[in-house]
Amino acid sequence: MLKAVILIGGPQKGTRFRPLSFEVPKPLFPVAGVPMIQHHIEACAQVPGMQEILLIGFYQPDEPLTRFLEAAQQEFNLPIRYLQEFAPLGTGGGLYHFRDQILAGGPEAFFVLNADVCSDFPLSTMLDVHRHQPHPFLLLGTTANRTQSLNYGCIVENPQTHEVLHYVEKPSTFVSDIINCGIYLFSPEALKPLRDVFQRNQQDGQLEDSSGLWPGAGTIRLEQDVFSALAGQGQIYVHLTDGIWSQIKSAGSALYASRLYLSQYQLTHPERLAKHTPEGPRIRDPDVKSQSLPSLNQMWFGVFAPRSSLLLLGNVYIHPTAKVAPSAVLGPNVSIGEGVTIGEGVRLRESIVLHGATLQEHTCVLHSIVGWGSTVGRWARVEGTPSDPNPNDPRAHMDSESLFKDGKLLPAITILGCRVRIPAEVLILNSIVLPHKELSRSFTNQIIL
Ligand SMILES: Nc1nc2c(ncn2[C@@H]2O[C@H](COP(=O)(O)OP(=O)(O)O[C@H]3O[C@H](CO)[C@@H](O)[C@H](O)[C@@H]3O)[C@@H](O)[C@H]2O)c(=O)[nH]1
Repeated sequence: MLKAVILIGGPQKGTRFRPLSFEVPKPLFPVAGVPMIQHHIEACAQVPGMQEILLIGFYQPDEPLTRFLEAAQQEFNLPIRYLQEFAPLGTGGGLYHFRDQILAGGPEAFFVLNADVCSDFPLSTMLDVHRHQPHPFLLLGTTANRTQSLNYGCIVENPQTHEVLHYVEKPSTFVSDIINCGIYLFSPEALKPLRDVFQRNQQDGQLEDSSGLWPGAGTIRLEQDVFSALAGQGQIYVHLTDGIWSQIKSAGSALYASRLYLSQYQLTHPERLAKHTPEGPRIRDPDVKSQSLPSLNQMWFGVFAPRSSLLLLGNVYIHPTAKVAPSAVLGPNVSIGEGVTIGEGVRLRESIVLHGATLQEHTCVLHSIVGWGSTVGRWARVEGTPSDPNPNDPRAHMDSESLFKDGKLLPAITILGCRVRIPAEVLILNSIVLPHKELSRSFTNQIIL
């Protein structure tokens, strides 16, 4: 019997996700038409023997989260529960705090997944690896280029045995091109080292409490306190994947992740992809060359799907309740949410349009996210600049995307927060518009507060 834990964090994290995280908790932000963590849950539910999925975080359980959990339990016919930390306990503290719940029923092993990653989640393969040679910790790893590897946990492995010999979290100089994907398979023994860290922290915490410097004795950093400390002791192993993988830290990376998942739907959920019909709307075939998919993904599709199948469908998700005019042209990489209205002659590509938004006739929306209930007036153009990984580097990932460089706002995707109103015939370029703004003119390269 198996279980899975999804680390969903809490409200003060995810600041690079603003203004989108104002409306729903980041783990529920729709990526390729479904909440971000639904992709995790779907992958877990497919592993034979999965008994329970636990979400651990420090969000107050609000209505969207409760509704999501109820719907997911029904859809996947599995217990899916939210366990709330009393304070942010770090990536390992919640696992230790809720150890009794995790180990209840005696699981053979449990998966631990960071919520803010997009992946094809090769969980069954990880399970095979674990069953073949059980160890307390199995990490999923992928490769990154030298510069970008510094933004992740870096792993030095023994290439023959795949034992993790050395682990450094976000090093300041190059350590290894193998990075931690934030996807793990732990055996129940993995909780013992967490207990040791907890007890050590308790003692140190008692010493330091009086100075007020101690962040919280229950906090455990899985990466530094456990992986770095135990590397080279025969307890941690890595399984390398060349499947799709990306972090979802910012709105730009959510759009990129949406593209990866929409492409993956051709194999996993073809029914979720809109098909071009004579009655319209016109679903634009993705032009593989100009789409600049990173070669990692091209490799992946090369292995699993004939390239021709990429050309048949336009990688567009349309919620069944959305109203799309027949003359609209959509795709590639477009997700249209619940109750959205798309007018005649609209052109939409590389964009996410959220719940209840309206794009009036002949608007053009490119590389943008249109927030819940926003309206874009007719003939307006909303456009952003993609910050996709370098397509010529097979090991490239999204950059960590700070908004500013040398005091200047960097060109990035355009984001309209919720209930923004864009008038007719204006241009909104490379801008972030905060919720509830009613604009009256064009804007370029601005954050509109
Ligand atoms: N429950 C809970 N979850 C947390 C907490 N802090 C973070 N998380 C969750 O843990 C995951 C990791 O978050 P970060 O702490 O922001 O780490 P990171 O910068 O994303 O780096 C981690 O992930 C990378 C892969 O995406 C790894 O490369 C890296 O080594 C590390 O594990 C996210 O899903 C986040 O929501 C906490 O206090 N409590």
